[in-house]
Amino acid sequence: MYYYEILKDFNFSMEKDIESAKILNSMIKRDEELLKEVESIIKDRVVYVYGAGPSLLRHIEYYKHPLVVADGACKAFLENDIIPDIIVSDLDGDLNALKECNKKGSIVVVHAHGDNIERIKSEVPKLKDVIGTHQVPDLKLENLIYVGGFTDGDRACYFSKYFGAKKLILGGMDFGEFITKYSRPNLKRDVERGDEIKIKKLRWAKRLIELLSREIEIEFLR
Ligand SMILES: Nc1ncnc2c1ncn2[C@@H]1O[C@H](COP(=O)(O)OP(=O)(O)OP(=O)(O)O)[C@@H](O)[C@H]1O
Ligand SMILES: Nc1nc2c(c(=O)[nH]1)N=C(CO)CN2
Ligand SMILES: [Mg+2]
Repeated sequence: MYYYEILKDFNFSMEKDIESAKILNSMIKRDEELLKEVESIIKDRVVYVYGAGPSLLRHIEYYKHPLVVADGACKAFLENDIIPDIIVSDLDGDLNALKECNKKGSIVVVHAHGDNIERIKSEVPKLKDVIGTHQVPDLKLENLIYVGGFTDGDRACYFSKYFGAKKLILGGMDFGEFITKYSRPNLKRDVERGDEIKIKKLRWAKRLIELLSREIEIEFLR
């Protein structure tokens, strides 16, 4: 299972991932109606999933609903007056954009991991329509779901597959070595080379989407 490989590769702590998941689990209630709504948005549909790579702005014009967006990529949509149906986030992107989209109707899928515990504690109470995810495969918690995946972008794809998408069309999913201010709000330029950890995360994202493409048709916008 790739999770254990990721733990080793990044030296993450499974104990911290579990601690974070338990904290999020204690802060939200499993919302059956919201889960049904997500299913009705995604099931048997061609789902557009966007990441925050350099091609994001070029790809925005091709978007259709249902629209699932990774974290800070929601800011680019908001700037174009487009409200994503669903935002998949570990709460490390532009929180103002995420909160505004949430107020205007985006469902937020908040991911618990060992390095976002403080963000979960401070930001989840400010959100409505939250679905919680965690990343420890064998962990069962009543208020969270496990969909697989790792980074916000590939997890958005796994989330869509989990809820029965027929096909995925991906925008802003460049992977590679370059990142944008939608991914890192404090960049000086619009696009810069990511640090080694970010580049390694993007390699995992690419690998996990390749793995998922064995189970569901995935097309990349060009
Ligand atoms: N070149 C790219 N730069 C940034 N994000 C990309 C790129 N290509 C694909 N993506 C996807 O867009 C998502 C944007 O989300 P975000 O920048 O918040 O990352 P993240 O998963 O939270 O990782 P990190 O912990 O490094 O912030 C990434 O998770 C990634 O899967
Ligand atoms: N423990 C831990 N887990 C993660 C991390 C991270 O930095 N630490 N980053 C992720 C990217 O969205 C996903 N999962
Ligand atoms: Mg993020």
